[in-house]
Amino acid sequence: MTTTVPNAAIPAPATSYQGDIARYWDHEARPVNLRLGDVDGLYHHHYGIGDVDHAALEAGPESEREERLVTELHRLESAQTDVLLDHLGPIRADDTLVDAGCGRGGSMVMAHQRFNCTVEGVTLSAKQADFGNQRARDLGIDHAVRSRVANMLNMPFETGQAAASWNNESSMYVDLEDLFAEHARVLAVGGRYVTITGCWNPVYGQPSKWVSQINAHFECNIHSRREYLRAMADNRLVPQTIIDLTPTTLPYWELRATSSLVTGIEEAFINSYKDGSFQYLLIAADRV
Ligand SMILES: C[S@@+](CC[C@H](N)C(=O)[O-])C[C@H]1O[C@@H](n2cnc3c(N)ncnc32)[C@H](O)[C@@H]1O
Ligand SMILES: CC(C)=CCC/C(C)=C/COP(=O)(O)OP(=O)(O)O
Ligand SMILES: [Mg+2]
Repeated sequence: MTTTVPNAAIPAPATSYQGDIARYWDHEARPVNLRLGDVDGLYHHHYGIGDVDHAALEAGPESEREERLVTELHRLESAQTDVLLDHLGPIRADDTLVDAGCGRGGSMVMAHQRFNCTVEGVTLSAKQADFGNQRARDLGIDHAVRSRVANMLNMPFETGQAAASWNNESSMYVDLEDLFAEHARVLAVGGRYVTITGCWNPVYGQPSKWVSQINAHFECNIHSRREYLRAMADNRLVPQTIIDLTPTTLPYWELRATSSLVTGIEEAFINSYKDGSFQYLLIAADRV
């Protein structure tokens, strides 16, 4: 006889919206994410940066071009994580890092491989947390890399526990004042916070129709650049570096738009990046 033990450790979502987002990610299985992750076992739910290696793409038989394209898109995704990790500052092996909205855990694995430290992640999705923990077990790093089902606005970490923390394309699901108050709580004074995010550009005026389309597609709420800076200033997070990654993410989108893995959202990203209404930003801030 098979018995099913309910997982009593999974907390109820704090709001109905969070319940919807948990269900969204529990059911997500887009080939554009799983096939890219299968390349080397690093599963990301974020986009890519850097120049496309056209020589690598065109080298070899036409019948294998799609495979090379998948490898190339995935290389650009991991390059994005590398740039985020570059901005965490000096991290020691006895430090703890926090990944807020960790997805399937690709960034956490890369952080551990680079710094040999502890990496704790939270996601609303039990499927994602299970997936990330299974990957950590497969790699023999589950003593140091752990995903939990938890709300990034109320993280299961001690005050001042983290040497650094980040949001990699996950801050558009929460109120920024609440989010940065929570990062400021879990970060040690002198710790580093980094986000890579898509934000609407106040210079454009208001969210464009493309930004509204991206919000509807992912059930998220993209904030403006101004909101990020204001909410950081309100919560003891002082920007040290701001990089506009928009020009370096466009090659990823233009390559993806030519692939068989398109999801239909490519046009909205390309058009909004090109008309200036939307920006892909990295912000690194010191916790003071
Ligand atoms: C687009 S994915 C990004 C995943 C990951 N950061 C990456 O780069 O692969 C967004 C993630 O944010 C998480 N998320 C959204 N709202 C959250 C919340 N309130 N608390 C914790 N995680 C949340 C989702 O569960 C999902 O894992
Ligand atoms: C930059 C912005 C606005 C991001 C919104 C958050 C989001 C859904 C990121 C990518 O996830 P994914 O990798 O699951 O998406 P896709 O399936 O399109 O690759
Ligand atoms: Mg993706």
